[in-house]
Amino acid sequence: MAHSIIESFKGGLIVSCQALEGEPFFGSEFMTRFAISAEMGDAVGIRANTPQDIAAIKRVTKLPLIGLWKREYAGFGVYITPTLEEVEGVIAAGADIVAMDATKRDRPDGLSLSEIVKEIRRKHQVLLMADISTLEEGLMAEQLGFDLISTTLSGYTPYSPQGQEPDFQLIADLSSRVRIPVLGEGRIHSPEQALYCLQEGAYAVVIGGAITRPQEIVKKYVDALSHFPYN
Ligand SMILES: CC(=O)N[C@H](C=O)[C@@H](O)[C@H](O)[C@H](O)COP(=O)(O)O
Repeated sequence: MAHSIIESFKGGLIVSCQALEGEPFFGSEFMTRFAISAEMGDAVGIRANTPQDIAAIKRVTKLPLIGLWKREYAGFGVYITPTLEEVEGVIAAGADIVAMDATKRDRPDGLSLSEIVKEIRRKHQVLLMADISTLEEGLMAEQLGFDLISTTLSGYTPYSPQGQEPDFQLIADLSSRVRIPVLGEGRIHSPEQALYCLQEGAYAVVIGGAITRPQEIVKKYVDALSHFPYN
């Protein structure tokens, strides 16, 4: 039977509240405001980056939180919760679910994904979310015992389709092949696209930039206006 947190996501919106250093809204004080706004708008969950933001958001909302920790290691493409050290940090900060890169790429600590999952399971009760970029990776994630899968990394590995739109095809393919919930995530920019993810089989959707990155929202309007004849 599905875990109650996962059940609470069904058909709902999870808001990814993230800003990297250099973005105008970088900092936990801003991320908590976005998380409170998400809760006021009836989102079912939050996705957040870094132990600081995770802990700060847990203090101000009751929503279940998917935590990750983006960290780059020279020479490796994997950056979403890449090693056990980041996994431990995310758990210690209070995340209900740990999201981690579950692509087939090499990892900085030399451990395989299977070894990392086994180690987490040995020490913790936490739920695990696989951020994947292809159908093959999603199928592998289910085999490895992840609790849910998200299409987060489609378009962000060199070997996945580099589209402008959400990867609806991957959502549909995965949803029909796995038994665990599949979340639609990445480049969802309208309510219609979010609904379409559910129609294609997604269990829930995760939206970031279209809600929490104002510079992206401004750009979208500016681009639309640029089609007017005198622009
Ligand atoms: C590829 C990657 O690093 N994605 C990150 C994952 O946590 C975030 O930067 C995204 O904002 C998140 O996936 C939501 O996607 P979008 O912002 O497109 O709605």
